[in-house]
Amino acid sequence: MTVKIRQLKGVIVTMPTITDQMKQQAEPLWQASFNHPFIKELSTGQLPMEEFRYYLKQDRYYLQNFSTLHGKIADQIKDQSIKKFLYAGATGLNDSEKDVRTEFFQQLAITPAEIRQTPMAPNAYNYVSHMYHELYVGSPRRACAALLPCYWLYNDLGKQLINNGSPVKIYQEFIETYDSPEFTEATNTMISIVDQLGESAEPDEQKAMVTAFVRSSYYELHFWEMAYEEQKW
Ligand SMILES: Cc1ncc(C[n+]2csc(CCO)c2C)c(N)n1
Repeated sequence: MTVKIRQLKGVIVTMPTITDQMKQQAEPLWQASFNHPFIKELSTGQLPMEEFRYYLKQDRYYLQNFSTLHGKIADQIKDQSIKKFLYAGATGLNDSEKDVRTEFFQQLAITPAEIRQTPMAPNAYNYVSHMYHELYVGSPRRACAALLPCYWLYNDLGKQLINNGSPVKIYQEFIETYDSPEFTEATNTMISIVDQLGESAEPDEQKAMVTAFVRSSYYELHFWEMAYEEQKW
């Protein structure tokens, strides 16, 4: 990622941005996501459709809360352009995902009754709870850091997976969502928002932002595992 160059007393020093540090610390978790059987089999087409259906039903909960959180964070943020981006996220404006998901639910015949009978599973619940915790016990800055892996990891995954695609149509469509130019742009905006928020934060707050990011990366990895194992309470 980008490296900031600063001039201190005539000496040029390069400093990793906070998002560089985040990515570096979360690297093993990200690699584990890239190598997770859910992802590998999505790409080869061998992923059982039951696991993908499970993922979609749980991700529905995640996406709903993700929107809500964008709005709640935006309410507390002062910077007008960040506020605007987050409110757009809350209403699904930078979100091509919603329409795609509605189609997926139709294609896979996931009915309202089935949705009603599916409670939120432990990892989805923990992931969402972590993000609310970062906002209400932490700060809007930490909450933004907690949201970032969602954009960034999926964008990296999309860019990697698009090279080979998937022989299964719905898996191919899923991959394409995360490689689109609009989504890449939204990801880059979110990265610069977190860098901007990190720059004005105290060192302890910066550390807490990195922790929030790493924990979300942990929950991202376990989201695949949750679906692959059909995790239950
Ligand atoms: C567990 C989980 N993590 C990340 C995403 C991806 N995602 C969710 S909302 C959003 C922003 C705009 O669409 C993105 C990229 C997902 N679907 N599920």
